[in-house]
Amino acid sequence: MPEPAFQDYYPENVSHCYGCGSLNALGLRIRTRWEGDESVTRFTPRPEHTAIPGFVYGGLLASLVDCHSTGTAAAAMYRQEGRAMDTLPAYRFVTASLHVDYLAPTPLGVELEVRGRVKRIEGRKVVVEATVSALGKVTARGEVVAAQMREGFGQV
Ligand SMILES: CCCCCCCC/C=C\CCCCCCCC(=O)SCCNC(=O)CCNC(=O)[C@H](O)C(C)(C)COP(=O)(O)OP(=O)(O)OC[C@H]1O[C@@H](n2cnc3c(N)ncnc32)[C@H](O)[C@@H]1OP(=O)(O)O
Repeated sequence: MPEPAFQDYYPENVSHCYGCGSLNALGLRIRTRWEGDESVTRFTPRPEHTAIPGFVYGGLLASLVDCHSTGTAAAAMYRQEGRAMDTLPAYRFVTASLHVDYLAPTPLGVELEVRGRVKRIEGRKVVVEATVSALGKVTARGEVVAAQMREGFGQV
């Protein structure tokens, strides 16, 4: 049995996200785990994730960075408190800010590796840096500000 991923601990009511929700049949359903102090997601883009033939669409890379980083933010808070991710109170993070630099074209048809590192934790905010690599070369770099969800998130 592979080690559980961060997303395995998301409650069902927050498991519909296009990038990371295990219940979203048409989504990316990414899976993220710690490898030492870094978080790692591996994902192989599909033909529909094409930008120009042979290369990955940048929006897909942004989605990977986004959900990889919000998951890393939640996991980092549990880790800081020395708590398992299935313990209460639950930490849930949404994206406050998403920045991506595209450094080189990303080839389609190979597995991508997203690696994240927590830059800082400040109150209700976690800043995560992430890189996307293909064939051992970093092709995109991102930074996400993840904010802890408040009670009643989404009510207007
Ligand atoms: C039992 C087991 C449990 C397991 C655990 C499960 C955990 C995981 C659970 C579930 C995950 C599934 C979901 C994944 C989601 C994937 C990613 C998305 O697509 S999310 C959708 C897109 N994002 C939005 O729609 C947000 C819309 N914006 C907002 O709702 C608010 O603006 C929000 C929440 C981001 C912040 O609002 P405020 O009222 O809560 O808080 P304020 O005080 O304004 O901000 C908090 C801190 O963040 C900074 N901040 C806010 N916006 C920022 C920005 N744009 N850039 C930089 N910093 C920003 C602020 O300056 C503040 O920092 P200072 O405390 O002052 O240091």
